Amino acid sequence: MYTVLLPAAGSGKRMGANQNKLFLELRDVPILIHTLRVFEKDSMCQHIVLAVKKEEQAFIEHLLMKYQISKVAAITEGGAERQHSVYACLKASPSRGIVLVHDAARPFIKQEVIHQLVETANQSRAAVAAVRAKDTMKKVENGIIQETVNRESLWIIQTPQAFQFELLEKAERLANEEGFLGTDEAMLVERLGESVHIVESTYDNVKMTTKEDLLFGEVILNKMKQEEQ
Ligand SMILES: Nc1ccn([C@@H]2O[C@H](COP(=O)(O)OP(=O)(O)OP(=O)(O)O)[C@@H](O)[C@H]2O)c(=O)n1
Ligand SMILES: C[C@](O)(CO)[C@H](O)COP(=O)(O)O
Repeated sequence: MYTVLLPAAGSGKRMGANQNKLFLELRDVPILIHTLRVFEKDSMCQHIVLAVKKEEQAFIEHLLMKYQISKVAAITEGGAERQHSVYACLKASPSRGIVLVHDAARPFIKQEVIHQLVETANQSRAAVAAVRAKDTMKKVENGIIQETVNRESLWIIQTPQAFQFELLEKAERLANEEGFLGTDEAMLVERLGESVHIVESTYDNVKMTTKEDLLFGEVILNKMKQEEQ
């Protein structure tokens, strides 16, 4: 069993919509609801904790009612940065054990990957979803290539990221006390000298970040619906 922490308090600046991008719809359903449905359907998911903007809480509660999402155990106020929103979720979590951090903006995560992450975190305390880099990777400074990096050791990191509760709590607390800001939770845990394990995920677990992602999102969702039939 696990609890999922869903940061949903972003601004969606790169999406360029006039609203939180999580309210944009794919096949007539808000992105946020697509993500919530994955965890609502997963019998291993015990609780969902959401971080939201204060001014959006009432609308989100309305969406939860409308789409019959029942596993949300706590809604807390998000922070200025994603990391702060995740920490707020952690503090509001009603349960310990294994916690999964997942971007509310990644609606296509597969249940098999979630379960593999939970199993790995149960054994090894920390595991993140990732895919292998498949393009040629180069380090560039001032527009000039410095070196070609061997991609055999490069992975593109996604969410979910699964941790034993106490480990993530310590990593978040120290990062916040020391003013360290990471772009994911694994970075905070790596700072403690802990091993973070990779679980191979899928390339379609894309984050809805820019407008083009909405086009990919529609295609991925159509394919998933066809496979379900
Ligand atoms: N202060 C923040 C920033 C982000 N997020 C959440 O973290 C996830 C991943 O963040 P990102 O894709 O960067 O979302 P935004 O911050 O909304 O986008 P942008 O950076 O383009 O403004 C999203 O579900 C977003 O809602 C959050 O809860 N609190
Ligand atoms: C956590 C994350 O989704 C892993 O890929 C990513 O680092 C979030 O970063 P962003 O700068 O908010 O897109």
